[in-house]
Amino acid sequence: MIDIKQVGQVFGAVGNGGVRALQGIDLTVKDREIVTLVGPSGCGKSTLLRLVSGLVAPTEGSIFIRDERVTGPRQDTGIVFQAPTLLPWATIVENVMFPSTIMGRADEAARRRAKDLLKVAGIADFAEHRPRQLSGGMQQRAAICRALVHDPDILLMDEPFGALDALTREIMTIELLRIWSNTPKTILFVTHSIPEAVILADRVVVMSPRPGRIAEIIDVDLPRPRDFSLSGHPEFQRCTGRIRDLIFGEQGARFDVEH
Ligand SMILES: Nc1ncnc2c1ncn2[C@@H]1O[C@H](COP(=O)(O)OP(=O)(O)OP(=O)(O)O)[C@@H](O)[C@H]1O
Repeated sequence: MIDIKQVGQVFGAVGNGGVRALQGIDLTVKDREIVTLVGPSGCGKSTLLRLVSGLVAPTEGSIFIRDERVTGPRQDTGIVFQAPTLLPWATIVENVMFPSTIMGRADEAARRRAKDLLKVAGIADFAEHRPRQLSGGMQQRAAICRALVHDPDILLMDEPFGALDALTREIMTIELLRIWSNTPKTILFVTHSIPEAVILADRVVVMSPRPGRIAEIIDVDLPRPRDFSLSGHPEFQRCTGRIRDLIFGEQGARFDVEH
């Protein structure tokens, strides 16, 4: 579904205050696969996601979705950022419909789909509320509904649960897996949390910094459906242990990756 070929990204002029954020990234994500990206702060996870979204063009290499070169944002891709970034003056259902609105398809079918998604996300009772009337977790659920409203085949998620408290974060992770099992999508998911990366993923891509490269790709052989009770499972411990070795072994003592 997604083919990342020899992608590199340089911001500014190297050697003249510029930054090489990524180098030689090769990654293929299969249809309906969940791939998570972990690595120390600054290793280029968000940059890679933005390149796949088409919001930024790579300075080296190419990215293909369904064999078409990515040259800008695509209708078959939905994006969720760390902050919900909802329009404060619009109602929740209007916010969820926003992608359909900008695509000129804000019809009754889009409204119905938005309301159905709000139901799945457990916030249907808040459809006519403004964002400020919802908690952070509820706003983020609305942002996820917004990314799903045009039924994209690919979901790109940049630390979508990073600003939530630990309990809500676990609930949202399991919620995402439930949505995915109902309507499977190809998901590329950036996180700082090693347990979250493992519980979600078919494969975890561990990145190393300066410049950002793929250190290792770990296959997660855990049964689905999953929840955090699997954290005692030997496979879960093998995967989290290997990721910690890769990140902390190479990095010494500086990390903002959650154990
Ligand atoms: N628009 C930009 N202009 C200049 N440098 C940038 C830009 N975006 C990112 N960078 C640099 O590229 C590197 C990778 O940044 P990026 O945000 O992708 O890392 P990250 O792994 O997502 O970090 P974090 O985990 O802290 O969010 C960093 O050194 C950052 O300063």
